[in-house]
Amino acid sequence: MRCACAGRAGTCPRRVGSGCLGPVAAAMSGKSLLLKVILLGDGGVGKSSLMNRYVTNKFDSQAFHTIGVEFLNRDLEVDGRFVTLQIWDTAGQERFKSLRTPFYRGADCCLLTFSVDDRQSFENLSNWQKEFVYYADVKDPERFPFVVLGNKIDKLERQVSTEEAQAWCMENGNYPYLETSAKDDTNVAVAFEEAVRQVLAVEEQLEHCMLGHTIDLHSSSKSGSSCC
Ligand SMILES: Nc1nc2c(ncn2[C@@H]2O[C@H](COP(=O)(O)OP(=O)(O)OP(=O)(O)O)[C@@H](O)[C@H]2O)c(=O)[nH]1
Ligand SMILES: [Mg+2]
Repeated sequence: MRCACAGRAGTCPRRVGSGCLGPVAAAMSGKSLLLKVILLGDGGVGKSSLMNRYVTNKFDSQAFHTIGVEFLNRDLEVDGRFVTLQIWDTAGQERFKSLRTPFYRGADCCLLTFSVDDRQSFENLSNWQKEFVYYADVKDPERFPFVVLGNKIDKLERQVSTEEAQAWCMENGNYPYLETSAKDDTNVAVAFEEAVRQVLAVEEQLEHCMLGHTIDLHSSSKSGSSCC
C-alpha cells in the first residue's frame, strides 16, 4: 500500500512486512499512528515558537535561531483517532540548508509558514514548497498535504492580508490556510489538528481508490476508479 510518507523506503514507521500501512489502515488495525509533520519557512517566522507553544505551552520572546532540526512529539485525538504527532522544526536560515534538507524525507505533511508582518517570508513560500518536494522526493506533489500558516497575527502592522494569503493557497494547490499566533496561542492547536486531518483525508482517498481497484473485478472501465 502506498503511504503518504514521502517515499522513505525502509524507514516508514507504519511499515509491516513488505508493505507500508497507511495511517488509516494502521489506525484500523489497532496499531499506533505516528505522523511526521515538518515546519518550513524563513528564519524568524516563528516555527520553533509554534512547536514549543503546542507541545510545552511555552513562549519565549527571545528565542534563538534553530540550527539544523529539532523534533518534539505530542499525542492527540482528531475525529476519534489517536495520533502521535512527531513535529520536526527546521532552521529557516539559508546557511543551514544542508543541515535541514536530509530530514524532509518521510514527512506526512508540510506546514509552510510565514509571518504576516514579513512580506518576504510570504513571497518565499513557493521556494519552500519546491525545496520540500525536491528533497522529500515527493512522487505526487499535487496530492501531498501542505498546510499554510500565517503566524504573528498578534502584531498590529501586517504586510500580508488574509485575502492575499488565501488567494495564494487557492492558486497553489487549494491548501488550507490558518492564521496563528504562537505568542497569544491563537489557532496553534487548530493548525496541527488540521495537518492531521489533511494526512488522513489523503490516505482515506487512496485507500478508497485501492479498495475500488481490488473489488471491482468486473468493471468495464480500464482504470476501475476515477479518483486515482
Ligand atoms: N509577536 C510574536 N512574536 C513571535 C511569534 N512567534 C514567534 N515570535 C518571535 O519571533 C522570533 C522568531 O521566532 P522563532 O520561533 O525562533 O522563529 P523560527 O521560524 O523558528 O526561526 P529559525 O529557527 O531561524 O528558522 C522570536 O523572537 C519569537 O519570540 C508570534 O506569534 N507573535
Ligand atoms: Mg527555529
